[in-house]
Amino acid sequence: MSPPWLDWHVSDDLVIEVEQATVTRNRSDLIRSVSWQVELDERWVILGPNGAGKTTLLNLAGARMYPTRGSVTVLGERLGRTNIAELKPRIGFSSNGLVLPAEETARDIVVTASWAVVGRFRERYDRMDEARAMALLDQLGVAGLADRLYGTLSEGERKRVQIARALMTDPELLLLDEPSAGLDLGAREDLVRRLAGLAADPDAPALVLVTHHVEEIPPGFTHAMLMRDGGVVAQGLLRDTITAENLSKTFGMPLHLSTANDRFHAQGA
Ligand SMILES: Nc1ncnc2c1ncn2[C@@H]1O[C@H](COP(=O)(O)OP(=O)(O)OP(=O)(O)O)[C@@H](O)[C@H]1O
Repeated sequence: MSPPWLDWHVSDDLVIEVEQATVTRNRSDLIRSVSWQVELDERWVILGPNGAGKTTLLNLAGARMYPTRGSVTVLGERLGRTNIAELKPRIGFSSNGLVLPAEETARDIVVTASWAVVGRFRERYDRMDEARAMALLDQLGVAGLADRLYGTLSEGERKRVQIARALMTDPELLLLDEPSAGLDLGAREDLVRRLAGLAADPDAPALVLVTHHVEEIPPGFTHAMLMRDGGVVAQGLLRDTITAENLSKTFGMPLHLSTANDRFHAQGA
């Protein structure tokens, strides 16, 4: 039997620990008593219908919001008891809510992340930052657009620049809120392929992806959280969690689920 102090040992690999978290606004609960743990080598998808609480949970994990009740610990730092300004650069965050300057080049959009600023205003960047920004744009398949103004890029190209920006600080955790929203089929498939590449990279940070669609789950993702009405319907290993029964409960209608080539497809039963 292990000594009692071992039971208190928190895994060094634990990057997110949410315990019984509730977020309340205007007397209604956006999420209610949610508990969730993410380890360094895990790749999570959070899935659920509109208003389920997915973005709220992601905002907690991104240290962009505090729980009203319960506790949230990210990268070993308990929210409310830590310096958020020091924690935030350790977390890559990409969401549609992020407004980036249209008149900046794609390269500068990425490189400025290392200074936790939006906009390149008189800061000096060293060559290593520039080289890293270019390597990330290349990894996301948009190196050829480095000198284009962000405002002139297509939606799909912007998404990829946003993800490169989120990776610029070499985060220990990468949070992506609906990166495929608004993309056409080709751009979505390209993004899913690149996220699958990221998921397979042992040096990549822990990943959490929010989406409405099982079709957007990249191969290589390991875990899933299904949410509805601010609560958890199911969570755990992807293959155990993404089932027709769980999805039907989550979306409130009978659904049929199929898989092909490590991808899921759902339709009304
Ligand atoms: N500041 C707020 N005050 C009151 N209600 C809010 C506030 N912010 C969000 N909500 C509500 O909380 C619920 C959860 O919102 P959240 O954005 O987390 O859901 P979501 O699952 O990300 O939804 P979607 O898929 O539509 O983006 C929604 O019903 C939303 O209207």
